[in-house]
Amino acid sequence: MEFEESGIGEECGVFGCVAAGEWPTQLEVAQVLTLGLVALQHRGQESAGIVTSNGAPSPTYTTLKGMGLVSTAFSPEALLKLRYGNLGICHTRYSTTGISELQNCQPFVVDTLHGKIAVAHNGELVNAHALRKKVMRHGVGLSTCSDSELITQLLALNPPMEEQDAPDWVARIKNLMTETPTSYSLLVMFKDVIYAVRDPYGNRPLCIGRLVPISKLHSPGAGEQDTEGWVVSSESCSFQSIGAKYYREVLPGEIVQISKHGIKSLSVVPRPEGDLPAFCIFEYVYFARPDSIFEGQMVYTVRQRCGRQLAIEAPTDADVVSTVPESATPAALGYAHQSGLPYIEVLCKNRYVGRTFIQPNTRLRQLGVAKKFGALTDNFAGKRVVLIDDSIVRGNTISPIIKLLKEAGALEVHIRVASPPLRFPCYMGINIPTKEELIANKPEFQDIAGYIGADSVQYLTVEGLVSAVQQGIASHQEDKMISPTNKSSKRVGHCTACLTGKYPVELEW
Ligand SMILES: O=P(O)(O)OC[C@H]1O[C@H](OP(=O)(O)OP(=O)(O)O)[C@H](O)[C@@H]1O
Ligand SMILES: NC(=O)CC[C@H](N)C(=O)O
Ligand code: SF4
Ligand SMILES: [Mg+2]
Repeated sequence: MEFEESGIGEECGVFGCVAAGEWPTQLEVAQVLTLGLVALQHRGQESAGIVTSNGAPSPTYTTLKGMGLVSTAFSPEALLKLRYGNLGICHTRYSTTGISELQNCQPFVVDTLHGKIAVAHNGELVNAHALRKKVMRHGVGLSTCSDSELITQLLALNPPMEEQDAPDWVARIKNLMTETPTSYSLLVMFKDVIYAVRDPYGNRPLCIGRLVPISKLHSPGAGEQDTEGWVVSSESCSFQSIGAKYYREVLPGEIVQISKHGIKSLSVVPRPEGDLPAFCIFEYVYFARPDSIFEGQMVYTVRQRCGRQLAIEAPTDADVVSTVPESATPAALGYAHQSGLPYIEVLCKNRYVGRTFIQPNTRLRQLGVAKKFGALTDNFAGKRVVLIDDSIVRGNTISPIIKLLKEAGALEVHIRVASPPLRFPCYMGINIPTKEELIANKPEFQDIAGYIGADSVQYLTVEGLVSAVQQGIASHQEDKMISPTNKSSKRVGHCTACLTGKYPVELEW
């Protein structure tokens, strides 16, 4: 069986909810969790899991896990089992460590000396291999190959400092952070609270929202007393679908406690002296939903800015600008706006053809991209087209599209890419094809235009991308939090390792 592959793998989505006030409340936590997770579906489609707790001193945890999309992983009958939950966490997975099967599904739940914990993880531990051995040397048995199970077991271990009668979760989480620098955004549920944690580099996103009555959702007057619950999510796009107001981001290195009483920042673990944050720049380029907010700016706006920057760096003598739907559209609009050329659509995408479409025979294989895209011929026949894509990975998408457009009457097709060439693997939660598979590492890249059949090809520079991302970071949240008096300290930084080969931490291999 053959698979058609395009792009780079997604990641995972984590989501949590705690009902505010005295329990039980009117809030249907299980419904909020399910809808929140559906809104993060673009981050992983392999499997999904939900764990709820009634939050009692000896709590009952209810766990549901299944393969596939959220809509197929849980039946309505199964979801009913979650109805007594006052808080819960959930996860949608794109595997990076440990294969895609039920036993690697998250959240992981283990019993500890003090009771059960449930853990949901987005990211990939850069030192998973060594850490695995270390944990096993402590006599801990691991039942899967997942690095998220490893995190769960590390949290279950007693921290080096003595605990009194109750577990010291801040000490345990800090202990985890000293064992592994990145990459993780975590939700840890214990009894009646959720700990929201971001690694000190802030490599993966995590933000907090506040559930308010729908009637007050858009009114500025919804005060703390109106809070129906707290939610925490990989991306804020999920807040819109559950009626939550964006509250704030979890900062790099921060441990936030979320309970029925509200939000409490317990600690911010610093990075080694001189190290900048390393939020994944590809969240902006491609992964995240465009309506999500990172670092105080909407992803859509950043993509538009990348398109504008691209038009400055790589102008084109052409008639129209267009997009490779869907994720490149804001960049194409930005390019059109900056260049003054009209924006038109040249392709119609069938959104129901999965990215792993099975190609059972030669005829279908020869059809290639036509299974996924149809040409809107009337819009561009006889014209010179600038076509914007957000990224070229293997080149599987772009070359057949160029052929399609030319066969349908485009006079010229110029490719402009709203990110720099991808050359290096990612060890922080993203499945990037091997170096050899990346088109930018192939000998043919010397004449990429000829190779993919374009009239010209130009990419955004690394500097251009970084500046398009960073110029919109209005208030440097971490500065305010850590050093309110020293706002000039440079605390903005992004991981660009797949473009530059400069990883945020030293890798062990
Ligand atoms: O060079 P390739 O290996 O073909 O990968 C690059 C393409 O993959 C991604 O799109 P995707 O097909 O995931 O769809 P989307 O733009 O609708 O998200 C990306 O936006 C590029 O278009
Ligand atoms: N993409 C991710 O964030 C994956 C999380 C974890 N490494 C897993 O494979 O389950
Ligand atoms: S290497 Fe690339 S994909 Fe991986 S975290 Fe860094 S920017 Fe993101
Ligand atoms: Mg695309």
